[in-house]
Amino acid sequence: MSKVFFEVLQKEEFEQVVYGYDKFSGLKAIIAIHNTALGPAFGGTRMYPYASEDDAIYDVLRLSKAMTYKNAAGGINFGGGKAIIIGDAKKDKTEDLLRAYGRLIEGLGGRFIGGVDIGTDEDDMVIVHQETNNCTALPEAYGGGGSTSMATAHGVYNGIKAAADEVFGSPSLNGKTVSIQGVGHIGFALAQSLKNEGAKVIVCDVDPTNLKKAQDELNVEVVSPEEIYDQEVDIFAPCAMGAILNDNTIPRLKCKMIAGSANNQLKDEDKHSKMLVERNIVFAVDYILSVGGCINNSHQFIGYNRERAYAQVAGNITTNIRKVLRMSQEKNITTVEAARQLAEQRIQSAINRKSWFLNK
Ligand SMILES: NC(=O)c1ccc[n+]([C@@H]2O[C@H](COP(=O)([O-])OP(=O)(O)OC[C@H]3O[C@@H](n4cnc5c(N)ncnc54)[C@H](O)[C@@H]3O)[C@@H](O)[C@H]2O)c1
Repeated sequence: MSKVFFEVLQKEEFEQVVYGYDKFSGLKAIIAIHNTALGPAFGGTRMYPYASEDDAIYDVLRLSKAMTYKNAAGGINFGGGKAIIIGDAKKDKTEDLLRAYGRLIEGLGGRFIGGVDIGTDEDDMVIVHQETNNCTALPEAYGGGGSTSMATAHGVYNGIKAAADEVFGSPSLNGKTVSIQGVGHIGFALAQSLKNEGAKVIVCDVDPTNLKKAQDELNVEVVSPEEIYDQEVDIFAPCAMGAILNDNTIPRLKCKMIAGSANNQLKDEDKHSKMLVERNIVFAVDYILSVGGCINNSHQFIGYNRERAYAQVAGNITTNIRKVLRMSQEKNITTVEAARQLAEQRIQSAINRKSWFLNK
């Protein structure tokens, strides 16, 4: 088992994986640190009742590596990491458990900074913070960046405008038609910004409450979750689940651009990014657009100021999506490959800076 596990760590170049157990609170947590070339590993805390330990370790490794690329491409000085807590957030989350998790982070001496993800929220971080300063996503009243989702939505909207400028020749979304899959925290905020700008918005959701809210408050057009793929639109914004761009859905798409917040939208990065190119559909890479929450949270460590943080969210994402789309054109590579190169260049620059210093 251990030999096999080290092979996995070696192949994907993980630095460290830490298991934490606390008898008193029942905490079972895993923290994976993928890469710290740019700074401390920075990633959310997912609390989920994984069916098996294998499922949990698979998820935390996959997610922590993705954070390395997301933070690097996003232009912040943090590496990639992720934490999972095995358990049902509705039943098993207690103050003792969160504090034990905080002590686990504290024991890593600053190599990992934990934020929120599925199953954890800003209020949980207030409790974690009682044990460690190495946590983020605190409410603004506690010196943190407040709602991670709102910052993410701000970045996605600005990223879509920059991508529209590259693809359609204007950042204006007035008169454009945009379909949104999922009107939860981000999809709703995005729909609101788009409607305010004069776009036509078509939405779907599997949750009737969220759908009704969007319909009542934003006057958007509604289609069924299955019909969302068939809409003739300028932009399709996936803001719900991963792996929704696949062999079955891509041939149905009638959009010119895909730009949304959902993580890992392509089922198979290589194959499905090429399928989109063949259909002249521009893929505005998900993690380039959805890094706003991380950028916003990083401002906690320099003294949080919302105006400055939101300006950096919009600025970095605008610059990076333009870079990715142009690099893809100039080098004749997919946008996914361009985003990967952008992230790897930043990581390599950090490594070069350190070796220059050491070699002096
Ligand atoms: N919240 C953040 O800061 C953040 C950051 C980066 C990426 N993301 C990703 O963005 C996406 C949206 O995040 P969120 O915070 O708005 O989540 P959310 O849970 O608030 O909203 C997701 C919405 O999608 C709906 N949905 C689920 N399955 C669906 C389906 N098959 N068809 C249509 N709708 C469906 C849900 O009912 C819900 O209304 C997620 O993939 C998330 O991982 C979020």
